[in-house]
Amino acid sequence: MTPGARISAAIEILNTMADGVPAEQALTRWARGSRYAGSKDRAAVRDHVFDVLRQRRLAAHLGAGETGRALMIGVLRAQGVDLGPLFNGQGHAPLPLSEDEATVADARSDPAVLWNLPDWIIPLFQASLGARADTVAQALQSRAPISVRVNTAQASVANVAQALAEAGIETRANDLCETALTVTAGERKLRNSDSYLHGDVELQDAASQAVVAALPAGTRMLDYCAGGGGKALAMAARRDVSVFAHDIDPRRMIDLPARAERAGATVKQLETDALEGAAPYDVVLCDAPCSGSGSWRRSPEGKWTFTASRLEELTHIQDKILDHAATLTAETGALAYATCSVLQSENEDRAAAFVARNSGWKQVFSQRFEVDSQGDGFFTAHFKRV
Ligand SMILES: C[S@@+](CC[C@H](N)C(=O)[O-])C[C@H]1O[C@@H](n2cnc3c(N)ncnc32)[C@H](O)[C@@H]1O
Repeated sequence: MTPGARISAAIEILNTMADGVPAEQALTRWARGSRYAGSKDRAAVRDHVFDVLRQRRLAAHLGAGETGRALMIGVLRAQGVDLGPLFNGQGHAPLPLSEDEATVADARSDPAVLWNLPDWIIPLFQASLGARADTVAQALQSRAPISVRVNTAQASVANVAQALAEAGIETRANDLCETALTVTAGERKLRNSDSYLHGDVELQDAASQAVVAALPAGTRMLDYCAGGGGKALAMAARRDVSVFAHDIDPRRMIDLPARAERAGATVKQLETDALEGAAPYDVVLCDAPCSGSGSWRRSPEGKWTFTASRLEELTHIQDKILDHAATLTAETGALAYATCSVLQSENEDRAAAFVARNSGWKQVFSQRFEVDSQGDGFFTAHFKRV
């Protein structure tokens, strides 16, 4: 596909999304009907669509509209791209710009446009992040770094970095966590590399790795909200540990056995009604469901679909998860809470509410991770019995 044809495809997908179709579904639908598109084309089209989602308000402002075409014009303008050669009507390229479209909108002054966030969440960003709100809102508009976790149960970080380099995948050390390498080139080769296929590396955000690295030692560790099991696998790379994984929706853990086998790790999956029978656990991690606002670079659609009522609902779920997980934690054990949210109401407020409700517990640790070139926004807190 030509660069222009890729833009036409992105326009088509954005128009499908305007009818209420989620981004992933719209992308899949387009790919199924476009067998001529190779993997590089699909990746490029996806990048265009996700770039728009990260900067939707700015794109609508600079493109003077909300149609797929207006949004693509706007986002390319924001990127400083010369539109003439792309919008030339040749082959499958979009038609040339009309006179109106060729007129560039005024400077971007509205904070909502600059921050590319919905209006309702802006006061929450300001209250949660103070002077850092601007930096975080800006950081959420660019692509996320790609990081891998080195499975130190099988290989050293230096050896893996070298093996990846030999496979054409360049990496750099990541300050957030010793096991993390940030991929700087050749990321598309990762999933077919020997290092990946032999379980020496897993794709995992560096802050996500740091949350697990910060957990205290314990022989029996429970990942209470395991999802795909990335954190359970990171726990299982520790020496002399038994790792248990649970999720209210066990289908989320469907890939975990294959991932564990690749990593040479053992993770025992537990249904909810088996949690108590296997308790107590020395460490219980609650990587709770949340807004995902710290990872909106990766899932930018969330910015626009998240609502105040969902936030309220999530805070209740987060409280319930912590209260139940506390009952499963050993007398001298540690309870850990984590979110990939930047919002105070899902982070510090939940930790404070937990100790306020449970006088037998105290908070012993907390850490926030910024959304930056190292990793996603995360929060974690640890609790022990008084
Ligand atoms: C943030 S995700 C977990 C991500 C995962 N730990 C990882 O590192 O990839 C939150 C998970 O919590 C699960 N969940 C939601 N409500 C829950 C509950 N009440 N008890 C346990 N898990 C729950 C969701 O199904 C979801 O998979």
